[in-house]
Amino acid sequence: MGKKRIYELAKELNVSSKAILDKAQEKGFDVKNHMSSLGSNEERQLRETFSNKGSKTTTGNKNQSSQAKPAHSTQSAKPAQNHDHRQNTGSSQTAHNRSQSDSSNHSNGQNHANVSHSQSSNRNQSANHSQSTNRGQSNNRSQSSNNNRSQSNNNNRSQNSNHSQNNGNSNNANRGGSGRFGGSLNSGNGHNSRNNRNNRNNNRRRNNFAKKYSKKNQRIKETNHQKGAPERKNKALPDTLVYQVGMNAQDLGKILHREPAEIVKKLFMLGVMANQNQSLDKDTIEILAADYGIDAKEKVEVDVADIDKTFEEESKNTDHLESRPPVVTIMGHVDHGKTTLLDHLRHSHITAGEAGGITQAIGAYQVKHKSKTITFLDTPGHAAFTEMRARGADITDITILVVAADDGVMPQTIEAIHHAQAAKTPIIVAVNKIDKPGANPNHVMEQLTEYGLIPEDWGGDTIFVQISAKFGKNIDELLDMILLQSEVMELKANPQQHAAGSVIEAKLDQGKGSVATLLIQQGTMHTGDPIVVGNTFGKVRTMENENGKEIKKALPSTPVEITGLSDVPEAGDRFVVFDDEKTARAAGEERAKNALMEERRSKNTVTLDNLFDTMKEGEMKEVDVIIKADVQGSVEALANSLKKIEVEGVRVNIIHTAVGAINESDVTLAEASNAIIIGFNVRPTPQAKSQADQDNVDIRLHRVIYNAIDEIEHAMKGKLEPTYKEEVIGEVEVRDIFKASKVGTIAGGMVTDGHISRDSKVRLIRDSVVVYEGELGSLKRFKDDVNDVKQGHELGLTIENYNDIKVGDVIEAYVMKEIPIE
Ligand SMILES: Nc1nc2c(ncn2[C@@H]2O[C@H](COP(=O)(O)OP(=O)(O)OP(=O)(O)O)[C@@H](O)[C@H]2O)c(=O)[nH]1
Repeated sequence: MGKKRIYELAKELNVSSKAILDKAQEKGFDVKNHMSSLGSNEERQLRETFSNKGSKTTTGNKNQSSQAKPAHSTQSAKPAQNHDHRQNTGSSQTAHNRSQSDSSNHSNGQNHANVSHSQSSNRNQSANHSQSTNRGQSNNRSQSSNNNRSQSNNNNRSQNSNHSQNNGNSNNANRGGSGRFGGSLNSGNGHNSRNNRNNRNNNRRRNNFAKKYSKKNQRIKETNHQKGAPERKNKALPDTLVYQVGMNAQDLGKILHREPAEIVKKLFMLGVMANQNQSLDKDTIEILAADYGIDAKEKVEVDVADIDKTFEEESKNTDHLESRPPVVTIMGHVDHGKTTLLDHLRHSHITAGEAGGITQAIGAYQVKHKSKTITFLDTPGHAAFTEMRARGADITDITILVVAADDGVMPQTIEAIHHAQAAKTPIIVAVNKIDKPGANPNHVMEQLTEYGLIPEDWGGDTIFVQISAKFGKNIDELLDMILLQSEVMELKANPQQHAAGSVIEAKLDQGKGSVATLLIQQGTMHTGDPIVVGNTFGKVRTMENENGKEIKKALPSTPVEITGLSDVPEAGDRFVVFDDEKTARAAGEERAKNALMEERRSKNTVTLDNLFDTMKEGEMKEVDVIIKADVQGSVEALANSLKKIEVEGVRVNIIHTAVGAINESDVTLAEASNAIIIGFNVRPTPQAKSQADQDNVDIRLHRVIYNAIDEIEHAMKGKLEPTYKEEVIGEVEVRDIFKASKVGTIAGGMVTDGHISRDSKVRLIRDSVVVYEGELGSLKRFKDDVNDVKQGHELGLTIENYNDIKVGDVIEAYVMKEIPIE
């Protein structure tokens, strides 16, 4: 049987999920929302709690009142968790009652020493009090400590149905006797004899459990009594202290619903000197929990900063899946009509009732068609699409490829196809401008077959729709096809969980601060949600839909514009809603710090230099390659040869080929797909070059096809030799010679140009002729070894394995530098 979720239990017990959730959190269970699952023990505890609640009216158990509202004293009661606790509780109650009924009972003395609990008895037994206190505590030290112990249990986790009557009575007595709320002390007396019997049995068990802490407890309680500690309105303790190592008294106080000072005091009594802010170790926390009479459980630390993981987990959640609208991106060649199509859709199919209400464009919008919703990303072009992918956000479900019927397949059409195919999104072809005189839709269809886009009529599986974006022809048919495709894809999300998704765009607004357009991919987002977005964090202060209308919640596939973030995130960043603001802040700050320390992109870019290692790590089965060349013939020749290379089951996968210079789009695609770009007789544009440098994209330029193939093959076999270039860094003029028997010839001189470093290579030049090349043996300033000597400074040096240095020689220092991409 699977674990029960909160909402399921709620349904079963016929109470609200929130009530269960609150109770579970109060008990310290690790649950986040109604979807959280419960362990069997946790489930049982909750069942007991709620079935007790349910029986309130019939049993008349007075426990319930302590359950229903916060306890008024340290005796605050909470339903017991297990058998042992019940026993403890029962006994403690009985011990208590006994003190009321039996004036000669030594426990009176102990009651006297006890905290407010004992006041209930004391009032009733004022006559007994002095007698009983005289009955030496020393005789009954262990007895009294047991009772103390049990009282602490009693205080914290008392009644259950088994002894509910007793408890009800004794509690009543406790409360009544406290003097704060009045009430009769006698109300419980009728059950005392039964309590006494229980008590005797249970005392024995208690003995063992409590022995360890008894003396300390006794001391604490005595101290409290002496001071006449006022009763505090403490909330009930949780049944389990769920802690993390390193928590301090303040943290624990929050979980235990106790003042930090009380925790510090307790620790002190347990022999641990710590202030409220000092971190505590595992043992101390566990002892503390035991002293409170509750279990302790270490919380497994989750890396809150790893929002990608959280995002993945949220995405994988298969509960409560409901259909969600498809997210569509429009791509195509320049001027083929992408913007016209987007505009047409935006104006003709916006949500009913909101017509004319468009106040702003937020990078995405939704259209209604046949009472279904479709989300369009309002950023036409594959560059934006691939940039998002490069940042890890695969948010597009369907790509609309717009091809003008009068122009046919053009370079950016092909790029768009490759970008969409690399992202593995299905393509619907919109053959546009069919109204134009020169339109030839069939020709477009024919051309596209070359790229694997074959119409259904011709035996393929690509949907083609012939449209006129300008005149709105067949737009409804296109929307039909989008809905059909999305139905096939069974796009689903769980609206019942925390929201998670991606940033579409973000900016800094002078008035509003950071403004981000987010696409919700999972869950439902609410205003006020604590959120981490990329490396920023905050709380969703305001949320608007694409028409600038304030909304309070947003479902999956909805684009929203939010404010309230600490900084401006980047397009493609992921966001995740957290349980609480503190964790969101911690995660956001951690992420910002990590981002500073580590350049995200340099981590996993594949270059020919690291190709072999990456392959060895088993991360790759295919080496993605983009080929750009001067003529189509070279593109094909190179592509065919590369495809034939096969090394250890890894093969070359050509994701894009084209004629022309290597452009920014190529680099973006390479980065998003972890591909290597090969340029044959072409060069990168300056922008592409700087983007490639920035993104660590490997561009290899060749003039001979054989070299290109050779290089890739060598890289795949791990035999690629890096190429180095010599760089002269400085010159030294030799002005003196010293001979030392142990070290050989020492040259004294001056750096006349640049500098010389300890690890530089040297070349000895005499009368413009190189007489020796080698390594430095030592480099000194006066008597000290140094790493570097700059121009204008004197030095002493030796050359490794070479002594024939003469005054007037010039020593050239140089280093070998790896050649960067041209
Ligand atoms: N006749 C006709 N013209 C169209 C149609 N669709 C677009 N156009 C025209 O084609 C031109 C280019 O359209 P855009 O929508 O700007 O094309 P685009 O693909 O967004 O272009 P870029 O944003 O530059 O990439 C405009 O003058 C449009 O009016 C159509 O269906 N029929």
